[in-house]
Amino acid sequence: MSISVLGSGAFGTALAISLAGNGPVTLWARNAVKAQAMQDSRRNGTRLPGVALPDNLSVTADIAEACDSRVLLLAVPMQTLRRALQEHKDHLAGKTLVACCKGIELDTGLGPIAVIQEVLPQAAAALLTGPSFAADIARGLPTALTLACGEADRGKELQEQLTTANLRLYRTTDTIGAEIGGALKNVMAIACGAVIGAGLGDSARAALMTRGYAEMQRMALACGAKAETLAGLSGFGDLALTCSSDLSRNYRLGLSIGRGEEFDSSITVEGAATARAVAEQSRRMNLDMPVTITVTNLLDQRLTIGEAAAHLLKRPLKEE
Ligand SMILES: NC(=O)C1=CN([C@@H]2O[C@H](COP(=O)(O)OP(=O)(O)OC[C@H]3O[C@@H](n4cnc5c(N)ncnc54)[C@H](O)[C@@H]3O)[C@@H](O)[C@H]2O)C=CC1
Ligand SMILES: O=C(CO)COP(=O)(O)O
Repeated sequence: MSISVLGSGAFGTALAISLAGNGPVTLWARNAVKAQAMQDSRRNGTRLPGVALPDNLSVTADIAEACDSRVLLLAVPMQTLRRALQEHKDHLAGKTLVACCKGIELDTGLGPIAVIQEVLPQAAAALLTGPSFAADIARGLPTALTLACGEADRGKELQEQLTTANLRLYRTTDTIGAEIGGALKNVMAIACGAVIGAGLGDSARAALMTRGYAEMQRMALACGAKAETLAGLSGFGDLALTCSSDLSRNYRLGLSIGRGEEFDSSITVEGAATARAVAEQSRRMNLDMPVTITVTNLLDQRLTIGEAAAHLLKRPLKEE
């Protein structure tokens, strides 16, 4: 059974390379010139330099050709997912759509599965998430991910189809937990990067990861998710990776905030919009999310890193 990946950024290309080990894969790029260049050079030089595209991976800008497959992986940034779905609605109707993005939509507070269900109620929706850098996957390094699908049988089928020689998939039906874990770990990574960038130390980072994890759980449980999901790859696993590696763009944005440096705004950093969306949601739901709120204050330059740290330390003392 053929598989297509829509979105030829770092993650889409890496997933397509890994899946090509199972059989033919089509990678769709919205820009025809770039698609042709990738198809001819057998490289994605801008997003994934140094990795060759396997022979059975074909790159196209023809959406009809890409949507010939029944299973479509959507590897576009969270804030563009709705637009991508709307633009290609006719081709996507009735397909199995696996979102590969991590985040919460700024305007609606919805995660990727909910956005798919809103735009294309007839499509089957799933989410592929968990600790994985595109560069690692593309190089064939071992990776474990979570496949979240509300329909247990379809989830099982997808788990089998999308497992490859280097991608081991675990499945869950807790789509809300998987969405929230993957979205919020990016917010915590910005906070951790800021702490390290400002020289506040590894102990402060461990404190933020732990208290950030408590926020992830608080939000997830309030939305009906299971605590075990947050303890899995899509929550704790991805938090551990993203808060500790400067391969992470979210962590690197945090580092630049902590160091008082500029950051290239063309780089995909999902945690920034997600922090704002979740901060808004936490106010509506009356949930205590101090780390998330602090990240929005740093991003919008309402607090310096020193003020942010002092503010978090001075909060009323409480039980853990
Ligand atoms: N890069 C990584 O290591 C990983 C990324 N992810 C997630 O994958 C998602 C995508 O990230 P990357 O591929 O890294 O970003 P990227 O910046 O490398 O690529 C994004 C791609 O989406 C395309 N795109 C943007 N808007 C579009 C639209 N409306 N229609 C069609 N295509 C559109 C862009 O042209 C670009 O090719 C994010 O949510 C990210 O959190 C998840 C795990 C690992
Ligand atoms: O999601 C990722 C790792 O699991 C990639 O992290 P960044 O988007 O911060 O680069």
